Amino acid sequence: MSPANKPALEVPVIDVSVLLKNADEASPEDLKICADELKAAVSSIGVFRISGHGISNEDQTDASDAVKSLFNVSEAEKHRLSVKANNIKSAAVARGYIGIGEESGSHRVEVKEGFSMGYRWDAVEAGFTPKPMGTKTRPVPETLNALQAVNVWPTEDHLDLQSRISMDSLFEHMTRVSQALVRGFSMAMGEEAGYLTPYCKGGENISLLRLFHYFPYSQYKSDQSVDVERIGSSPHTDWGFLTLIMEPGIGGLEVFHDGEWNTVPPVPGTLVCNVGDYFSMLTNGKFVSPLHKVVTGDEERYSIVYFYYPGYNSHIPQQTCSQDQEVPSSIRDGLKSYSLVTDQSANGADLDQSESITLDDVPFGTYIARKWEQVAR
Ligand SMILES: O=C(O)CCC(=O)C(=O)O
Ligand SMILES: [Fe+2]
Repeated sequence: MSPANKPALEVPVIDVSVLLKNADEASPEDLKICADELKAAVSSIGVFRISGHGISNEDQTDASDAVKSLFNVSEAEKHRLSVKANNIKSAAVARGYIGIGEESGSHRVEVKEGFSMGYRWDAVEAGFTPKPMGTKTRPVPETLNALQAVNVWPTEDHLDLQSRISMDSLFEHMTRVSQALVRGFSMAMGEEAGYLTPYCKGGENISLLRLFHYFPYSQYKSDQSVDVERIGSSPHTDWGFLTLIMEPGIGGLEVFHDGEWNTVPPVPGTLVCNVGDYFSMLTNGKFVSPLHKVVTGDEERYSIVYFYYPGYNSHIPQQTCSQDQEVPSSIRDGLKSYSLVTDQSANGADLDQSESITLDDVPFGTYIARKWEQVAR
């Protein structure tokens, strides 16, 4: 899985526990140290590892076990929950099961199955009484926006309740970690710690947790006469704000840096974090949205990926550049390869044919909703 001929990227491990403390308990010096570390990481490779995230080893194990249980349900139950079989056209609101080859960011077949879930609206999950993380009431809005949907789950005959509770708790943990990171990133942008928080209000109820089960490539048999190219996850940049990845200690994630693909060596217990295109664009590319892919070859791999979004209607101001902060042309050129502004539909351009980018005068949710249209296959 980690080809010997590829260099291993030195990904910094950043302890973010200070960001998770109450404001009156966090020392300004420690906050500054953390923000400086975040700034150094996102201004160079755009990816780092998080320790001190507060997700216990036990909760991580429970989540990994739950993912395996979820992909172990019968084919009939997967079909019942299938995004494709249920004719859900927009992957933005897709909740449920995604089969092998049913989603791709390129012309390749991504040899993985997935499951997509989001925010848990209490009112519509009648019968699911346990409240994993607290007592908040979350009535479902009368009108859902283009990124909001109600979760679907295997029945209790197929998936034990504890697995479902573990996934819901993980979603909430990931949200808390992301909200803490937003404070750190605000400082890394040179603003007050609270700068980005109002823009992120409500972001958790459009954010997504996606579970993946990557198969050995040999498991995908093409029915076409010309064989297809296989991959775990196509080269792409993430479109949104920030992404958190919980992955097993077997590697598979690769990041393009300094003109070549690098492996990202596993560090058990940490989460990977990377900056998304939208956030990168706000900073005029000063925060790097890294090009990455998943290469699994002959290995089986599971991962849990949380896409954290700001509020649907947010329009976060793009940072202004003063003369001395002129964005270097190397960064400007890099912006052209954002997945957010390329067409990833089946007949669309691959990453190297992108058009110039602009931050249109549209709110965040509009960007993301139209992107999700392009990856369903
Ligand atoms: O599975 C992983 O480790 C990462 C997947 C990924 O990059 C994505 O879904 O955007
Ligand atoms: Fe990604």
